[in-house]
This record gives sequence, structure tokens and C-alpha cells, in this order.
Amino acid sequence: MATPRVMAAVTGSLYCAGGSVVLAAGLDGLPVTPAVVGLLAIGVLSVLTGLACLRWGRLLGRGVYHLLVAAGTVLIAAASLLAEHPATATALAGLMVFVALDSFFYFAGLGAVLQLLGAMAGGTAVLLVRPDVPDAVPVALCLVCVAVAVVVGALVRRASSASQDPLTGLANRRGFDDAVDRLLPLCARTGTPLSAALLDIDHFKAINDTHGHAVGDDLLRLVADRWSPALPAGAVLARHGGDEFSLLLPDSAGPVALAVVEQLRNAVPEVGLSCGVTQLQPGETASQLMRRADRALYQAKAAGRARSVLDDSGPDPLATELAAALAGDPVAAGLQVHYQGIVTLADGAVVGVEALARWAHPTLGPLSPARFIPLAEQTGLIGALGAHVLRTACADLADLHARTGRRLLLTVNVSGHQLCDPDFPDLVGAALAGTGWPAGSTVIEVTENLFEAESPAAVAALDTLREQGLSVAIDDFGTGYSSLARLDTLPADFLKLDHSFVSALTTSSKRARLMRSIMALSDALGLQLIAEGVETPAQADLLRSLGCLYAQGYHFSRPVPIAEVEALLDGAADPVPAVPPVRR
Ligand SMILES: Nc1nc2c(ncn2[C@@H]2O[C@H](COP(=O)(O)OP(=O)(O)OP(=O)(O)O)[C@@H](O)[C@H]2O)c(=O)[nH]1
Repeated sequence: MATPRVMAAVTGSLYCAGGSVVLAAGLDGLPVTPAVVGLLAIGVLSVLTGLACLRWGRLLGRGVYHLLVAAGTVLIAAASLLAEHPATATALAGLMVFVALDSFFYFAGLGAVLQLLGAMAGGTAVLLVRPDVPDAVPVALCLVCVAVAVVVGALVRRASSASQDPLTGLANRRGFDDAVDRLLPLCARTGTPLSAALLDIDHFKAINDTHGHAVGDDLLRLVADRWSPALPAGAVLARHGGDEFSLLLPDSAGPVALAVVEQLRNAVPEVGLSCGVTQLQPGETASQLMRRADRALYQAKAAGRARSVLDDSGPDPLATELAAALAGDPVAAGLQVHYQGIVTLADGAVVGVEALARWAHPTLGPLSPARFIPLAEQTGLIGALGAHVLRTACADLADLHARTGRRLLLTVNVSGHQLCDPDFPDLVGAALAGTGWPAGSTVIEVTENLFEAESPAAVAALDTLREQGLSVAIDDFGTGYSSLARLDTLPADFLKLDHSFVSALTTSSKRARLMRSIMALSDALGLQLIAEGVETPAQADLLRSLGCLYAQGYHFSRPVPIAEVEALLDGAADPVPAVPPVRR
């Protein structure tokens, strides 16, 4: 049977097609007469109904489609009656074939037959009242409608058997997936609960091995036969595969679903069953729901089998809050951007800033980025968060430039996930264009691991960004496993030396020698080095003596809001405006 999405697409398309035919018939009948106006009105109404159906039809219940199909019959009959020429009337009555198609595609049994009879009666009646149409035409129309209905009905039956498990007669995995796809958006929209469960026969392989597959098959049939009549209304039971059954329970919250599953287990006391139950969480996809059911099933098995486990672990509430903050007003929700100065080691002058996401949570207070950045990565919110940081930072620095005349270098962290989004370069371009901040003063920071993963999409995005005039920095350099020999092939302009490397500088002479070598290497490759995590004057002095030009760290400045960045500029050791590092 067709899903709401398919019914919307088919009904919408057929209404548009039929409406266009009626419009063409109306325009053919010019000059304007009342009949022509009527035809044009029917045509326009049909096309508009079709477009509305294409847009919103998937939200409608099956009952509304009965009305839409019946309305189609009425509109076609009216158009056929209004047509001036017998050939036009016949052609328009021929659109009843659409009704025959819909009836047996969407509905089963009496509902389908009544719709078909209505179409045949309507088409026959309007053609019979016209003396200029031969009597054989309505007969032919009826035959064509019946033929279409029979063929469509047979095809639908065959297609639905593809969704059925032949052994138990239950839905198979495909049928179950179709049911989830149908019910999940409906429950999400109406806010009614939806629960899912996986029920697995314990040690079924041993039953097969000991008593043979025929006994195993009998057991599967027995389970299905006992369960089917015990299910609550609206429940969908499927054989998910092998000895695993899946159950979908609309209108049931997790604890209710758990009780239903326990009843099912009790209905077959001779069979050991492990079950995982879970309730749909807001914003969850079908695969996330079933993954949690699977996790609960695994827990039931791990706890010793022959039991049910309810997985009530919903998504992290902070993720839900982060999603809401990013979708609404991120600033009001406390999402901020702070800036850590990048200085020239020679004089301590601030020449750039790294933009860093901060979350001053309204109730929990300031949250560590280690708490919410990985969460954003896991939940796919990192793109929206990164876009917010980028836009804010560009606007803040453009504003700072307008007020002080100081053009700082802006570095922004970007994850592999963001880079692999094909729209990312356009998003960056829009942020720059929208704020007037120049590409030449912007650096995209990516971690070394990105290149280890050798993601071609990410590397291609970096190439595109560099073509747009931005620079690229390899962040946390020294923590990954990048071969030094590969450094010359990376699309990068800066190396940001990780703080763990910097912190060991003053305690290990080997590190200092290694540092000298890295500087020589990066110099030879045209990469500018920025030392991160400089926390003590000794580290700064050593880096300076080794010839390192740029650094950042608590020794120079902590990350601060934009309002305090100006003070960093004022407090710079050298009153001469600093020149930011540029791409070579
Ligand atoms: N009789 C029969 N056996 C099937 C059918 N489909 C799959 N199987 C068998 O079902 C068994 C499922 O194996 P497992 O998933 O390891 O199940 P189990 O032995 O119950 O293991 P646990 O679930 O961990 O207790 C396999 O031996 C399959 O060959 C079927 O249609 N009929």
C-alpha cells in the first residue's frame, strides 16, 4: 500500500497533469463563453490542488485521499460536461483513468471498488447525456478503467508481498522500515509517543542445530501466531530477520511498550526471549531509534538473556539545548566568541587573534569547550556552531578595524566535518562578503589528523578556500603522526606548534634542538610557525632566541571577549602598528 509521501506525489502530479489538460481544453475553446470560463476555473483549481498536494500532501491522512480522489471524479465529470466538442468531452472523460489508478494504488477492498465505480458511473453519465458521443465510448472508457484498476491492483499486491515475510506472514524488515518511515514523522508532528522493540529468540541456533530447521521454522511461526492477536491496535510486528522480531508501538511511551513486550514474552513461556525497548526521542531519526533498541537488546543479552531492557537514554539534553540555541538566538543563549591574541615574539605586539567558541550557559554557567565542542561534533551541530563563530568573528574584527584602524589576522577552527560539507567554501565567502572582512586576513585552522585521514573532499575544500585568498594553518602540529616529508604537499601556510611540544621546550635540550630543526624545515617549505600554549617568560625567551616569530598563550593573553581585545592592542609593547604575518 502506498505511503503518504507516495500518495502526495502521485495525487499532486495527477491533479497537475489533469488540470493542465482541462486548461488546454478551455483555451482551445476560445472565444470566452461561460463553458470556457468553467473549464479554465476547473483547470486552475486542479493545478492549485495538485501543487498544494505536492507540498503538504504527505501530512494528510488516508481518509483525506478518499475525498481527493472522489473530488477528482467530480471535477473530471464537470469538465467533460462543459466541453463544447464531443472529442474534447471524450478526452476529458478519459482522465477517469487517473481515478481508477489512484483507487487501486491507495486503497484496498470496498473503498477501492467504490471509488472505481464512482469514476465509471461519472464518466459514463456525462458521456451518455451527450447525443454527439457514440454509445460505444463510455463502454470503452469503463473497460479501460477496469483494466487499469486490475493491473494496478495486481502490481500493488505483488509489491506488498515484497514487504512480507513468507514464513510467518508478518511484515518483513522492508515492511517494518516502511511503517517506521510512515509513523515516525506523524508522531513527531503530533507529539504522540512512539516506541520500538527488538525481540530475539535465545539460543535459536542451538534449536536449529539440535532439532533441525523445520522445528526452528515451526517455532518462528508459533511465536508470530501467538503474538499477532495479542498486539494493541496500530502496532506493527515484523520478522526483522533470522530469529529477531521488531515491534513498533504508536501511542505507547517506553514503560507502556515495555509492559506490552513483557506480555508477548509471557505469551510464549516455552521460548526464551531477550528484548530491547525504546521510545522515540525528539529530533531522533529512525536509524537512531532502532540503534538504541538494538543497544537495549544487547544489554538484555549481556545481563543473562530471557529479559527485557528499556533504553531510556535520550539524547544529551545539552545537545537539544545547543540545537535550540543555534536555531534561535545563539547570543541570547550565551554562545559567544572569545579571542586569544597571537603576538610577534620580538616585541609582544598583537598581530592576530584566534577565535574560540565559548558558551556562557544561562543556568549551568560557563561550560568548558571540551564539554560542548565534541557534543556538537557528535550531533552534527558543529557546522552551525562553526558558522556562528565565523560570522561573529568576521563581524567583530571588521568592527574593531573600523574603530581602531588595526587589521588583525583572524584564525578560525574548522572541523573535518565542516570542510566535507560541499557548501562550506560558499558559507565562508558569504560570511566575508556580509561583514566586509578580507579573505587575506583570515586563516582556517585544521588539525593534522584531517590530513592523516586523507579526506580528498576536505583537502579539495582547503584548496578552494586558498584560491579564495584565505590561508590555512595546521593546528596542534606535533601531536599527530604527519610524516615530515608530507608537509610539502599539504595545502597549508602556517604550522601551529602544539602546546605540549612548547611546554617541554625549557625542560628538554633535545626538544629545543628538534624545535630548531622544525623551524628550519617549515622555513624551507614556506610555512610560518606559530608556537601555541606559551605560558612562561622562559618559554617565550627560548622561542625568541631560537628565532620563532609568532606565539600565543596565557603568557601573552587569555581568550577574552572582543570588548577586551582593544585593550590588548593598547597594551602592546611596541606602539608601532604590528604587521600581521602574510601568506608567502
Ligand atoms: N529455522 C530457521 N532458522 C533461521 C532462519 N533464518 C535464520 N535462521 C537461523 O537463526 C540463527 C540465528 O542465530 P543467532 O543470531 O546466533 O541466534 P541465537 O543462537 O539465538 O543467539 P542469541 O540470539 O545470541 O541467543 C542462525 O543459526 C540462522 O541460521 C529461518 O528462516 N528458519
